[in-house]
Amino acid sequence: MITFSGVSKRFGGTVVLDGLDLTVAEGEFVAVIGRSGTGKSTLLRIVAGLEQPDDGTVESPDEVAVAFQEPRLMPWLKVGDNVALGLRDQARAVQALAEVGLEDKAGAWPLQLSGGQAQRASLARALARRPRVLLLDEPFGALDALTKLEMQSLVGGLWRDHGWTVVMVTHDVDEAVRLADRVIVLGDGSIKLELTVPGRGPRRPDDPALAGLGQELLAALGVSV
Ligand SMILES: Nc1ncnc2c1ncn2[C@@H]1O[C@H](COP(=O)(O)OP(=O)(O)OP(=O)(O)O)[C@@H](O)[C@H]1O
Repeated sequence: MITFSGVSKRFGGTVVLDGLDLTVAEGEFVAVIGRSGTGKSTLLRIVAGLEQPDDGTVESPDEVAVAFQEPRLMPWLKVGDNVALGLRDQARAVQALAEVGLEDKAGAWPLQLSGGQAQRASLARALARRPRVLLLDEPFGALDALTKLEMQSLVGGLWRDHGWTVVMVTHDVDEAVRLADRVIVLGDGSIKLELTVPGRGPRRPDDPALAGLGQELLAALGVSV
């Protein structure tokens, strides 16, 4: 579904991606982790067509939707209108709000939503576009721990139902192994480590099989705990 072949990206004198090769299969959920500044968001922006690589080639479908850490809702539009913005078929917005459990908030203003609800609305806006690929850039980074677990279950369940291909950038090792089929650690412009997670997400957060994988990822990130 997504193929990066020898992709390099530089900003000024800084090499952010250095001949990166990556293939994401249709329906696969890939989590990308890495230290700050290792090019995770740049990778997502290239998939979304918001940045062009300096070298190499990228293949990805046109039907890509992105959800960011900040919900980025327009404060002057009601929640339903935010989700429906740019859509010809308004019924899709209603359906998407129902899928994220916000059917009763279509008439609310974004400022009347909690952080978790705003993130749900942002997700609804992405899924109303019926994407084939969903890109998530630290989508739950600003949420409290309990809301975060609920949102992970929601996104994992929607992923299963819709058969999306998902690429999610996260700093949270537990989140990566809970949701993804495969976790990629970025560093020095390329993939430092790639781990396949057994089973299918969303997994139970206390699944004992996940603890060892989390430790391995932390070690690859240079974190000693
Ligand atoms: N448009 C831009 N112009 C100049 N430099 C940029 C631009 N976008 C990113 N960079 C630089 O490229 C590097 C990688 O940025 P990127 O946001 O992809 O990293 P990241 O791994 O997502 O970081 P974080 O985990 O902190 O979000 C950083 O050094 C950043 O300053």
